[in-house]
Amino acid sequence: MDSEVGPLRSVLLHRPGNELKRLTPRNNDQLLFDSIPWVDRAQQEHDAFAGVLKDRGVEVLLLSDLLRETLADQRAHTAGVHAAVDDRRLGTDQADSLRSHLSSATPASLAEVLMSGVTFEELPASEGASLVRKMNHPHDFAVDPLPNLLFTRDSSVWIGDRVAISSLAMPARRRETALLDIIYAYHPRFHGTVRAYGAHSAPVEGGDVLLLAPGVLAVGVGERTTAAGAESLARSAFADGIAHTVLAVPIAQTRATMHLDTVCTMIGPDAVVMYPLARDSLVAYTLRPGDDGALRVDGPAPFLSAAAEAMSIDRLHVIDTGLDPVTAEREQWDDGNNTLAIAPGVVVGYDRNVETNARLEEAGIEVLRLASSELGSGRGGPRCMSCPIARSSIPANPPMHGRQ
Ligand SMILES: NC(=O)NCCC[C@H](N)C(=O)O
Repeated sequence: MDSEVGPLRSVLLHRPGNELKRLTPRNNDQLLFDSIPWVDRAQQEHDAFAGVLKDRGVEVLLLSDLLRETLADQRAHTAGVHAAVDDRRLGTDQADSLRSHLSSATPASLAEVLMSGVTFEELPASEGASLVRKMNHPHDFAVDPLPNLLFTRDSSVWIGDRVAISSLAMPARRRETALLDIIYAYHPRFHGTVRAYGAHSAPVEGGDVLLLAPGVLAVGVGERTTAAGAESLARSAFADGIAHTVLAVPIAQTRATMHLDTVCTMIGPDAVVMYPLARDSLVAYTLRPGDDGALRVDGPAPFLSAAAEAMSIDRLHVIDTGLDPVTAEREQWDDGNNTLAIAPGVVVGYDRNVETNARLEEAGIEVLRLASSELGSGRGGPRCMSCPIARSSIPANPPMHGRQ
């Protein structure tokens, strides 16, 4: 896969499940949600998202299905048990007894534990002896839930024909890596898939990675992906021959702009929608392979011109959402710029971003609107909630959208 906008053929989503029912006003900040979602409604909204994609001929893979299927393989099951149990948190006695309990779990129940976590009171009563068990509150988690699995964009990213498993920055999300690792390693669907960025070293999150053009990546550097992460992703992508240029794009280290795709997403092969307040301030460092395995770093230069140069196009067009600063800030917060392109000039967006969507349509973009009362409470939009696995090549003469 080498673009953000080629006709989408296959995508990985996660239908929100019981892990969202773990959120309380006491833990939602730490678990990276801004409010407590109404889970049934979030599921309805997500089903509608999957429905919109299927109606357009996209194959939708659900992470929970893949995980259950994968855990039927004994090697995956063993890896799953290992991923669930944290010895440092549980201590040897509790960790050993949880491991032995989970070893005999069915693939479906192990998958449930891996996604939704488990509290001490949910553990079998016979495992009551350890100090750790006695000293934790019954509602404390022995295995943490992963409510941010919903945002499949961040935990793995396909570049060319390879998949990179992310190295997630926030403690609440780190265990997602293990689940994706197990799925890509053992699910028959992914047999033979080659990994990129194999070392999982410095933090890189998929929401920061944009495939601007074949061989050209933009990588946001901010709250999540670090400069070291961008550098090592570039080094590994150059070594694998899946990129020739990486633009490292500094973004503000705030929750509102936690990933580059909260500020800017592609809506055509040479057009983006961008948070208007970032348009003139966004810059990029250009990374290319240097001599003797070193990286050549140029810049910073204005993002739009650095991107156009790297993409070998005259200009990277920006849809002018032209919003007043307050509306722009409100709609950016609600992921107005976080569109998922399913073909050049066709995007999925949240319905609540009335002004941004209207401007996109005025620019000739088709906007497929999603209800978003509950899905947005984790602060992620359609791009965040999707991990494209396959796209067709961009048609030779895509419609001219978003030109100004
Ligand atoms: N690409 C994205 O911007 N993903 C949204 C992730 C939201 C999630 N609650 C998080 O804080 O990581």
